[in-house]
Amino acid sequence: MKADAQLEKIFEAFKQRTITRVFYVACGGSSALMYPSKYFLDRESSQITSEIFSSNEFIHRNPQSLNENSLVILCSHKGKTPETTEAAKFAKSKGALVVSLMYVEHAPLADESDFIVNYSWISAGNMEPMPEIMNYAILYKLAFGLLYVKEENKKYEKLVTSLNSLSTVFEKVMAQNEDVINAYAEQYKDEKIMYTMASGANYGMAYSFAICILMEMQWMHSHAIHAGEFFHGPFEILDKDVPFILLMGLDETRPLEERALTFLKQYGNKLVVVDAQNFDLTGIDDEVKGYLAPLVNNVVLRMFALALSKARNHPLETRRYMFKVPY
Ligand SMILES: O=P(O)(O)OC[C@H]1O[C@](O)(CO)[C@@H](O)[C@@H]1O
Repeated sequence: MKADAQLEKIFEAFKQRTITRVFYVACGGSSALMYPSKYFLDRESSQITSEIFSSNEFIHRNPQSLNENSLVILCSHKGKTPETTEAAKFAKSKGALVVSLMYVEHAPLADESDFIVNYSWISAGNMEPMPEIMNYAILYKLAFGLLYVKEENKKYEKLVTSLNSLSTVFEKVMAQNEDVINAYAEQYKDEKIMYTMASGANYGMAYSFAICILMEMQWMHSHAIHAGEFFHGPFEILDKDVPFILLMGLDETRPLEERALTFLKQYGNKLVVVDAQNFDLTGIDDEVKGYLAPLVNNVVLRMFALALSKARNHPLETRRYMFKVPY
């Protein structure tokens, strides 16, 4: 498979360099997909730290720790988002190792990168035919591969085997949730606002659903709330008529999501809970379940996105500003 061959070359480059810090740099949905990988590095690495930056801020903030011992991982569907291409150029000028993900073969971002990986991609709402080579899977392979090379972390093989089981897991999750998701779409189609909430490895998916699906693709008001932060301001907005989507994962931060669930049930009423614990995850190794749970929860979110768009008669492709006006 092409992506795997590209990854092998990158792992060789990891061996040749000292890497002390990983910078994840992207915009919007591509950025959101990097959160689970940062969660993995935070949990598992004793020597390598990681940060997530929105592309433009990365350049303007100009982190002083960005240098030849840095690995900068960027992602952009068509490799054409100007801020991300500029960020790659900036990272190279600082001597960092620059690895970029995109689903096209040639792109401006590729020209500014040391290595690229081509992922498989399908638009929101469609079944992902090869999840093991989607952008989120490649991001995980890079993070797990880095720790395999640098710290002899043994989870890489478990990750690869588990990713290869994902399409079967996804099919079962879709069959299990179809009816309930369609019912939720009918129930929530006239809402003006929907909040999303999660913690740990799942937070990126809540963020992506809020900004890319609800705001960008449905023009609904939304905000992604961290389950730990919920009790430090946002919970004052909760009432029986305020809709929340809560993602519940299998990682170490699940107690934060459980605490939020208890409160949401007590004072709220309009609640959609997507809980990885309810799904058949056969084929996913126990040691990586917490890391892969966000990907499974995301399948349910994508089903909800499509059902909602149909119920609201607002196709997911509709835009008024993005790629249409100067910005
Ligand atoms: O750089 P990318 O990944 O091509 O992103 C382009 C756009 O796609 C989205 O990720 C989703 O539409 C936006 O958030 C972003 O502006």
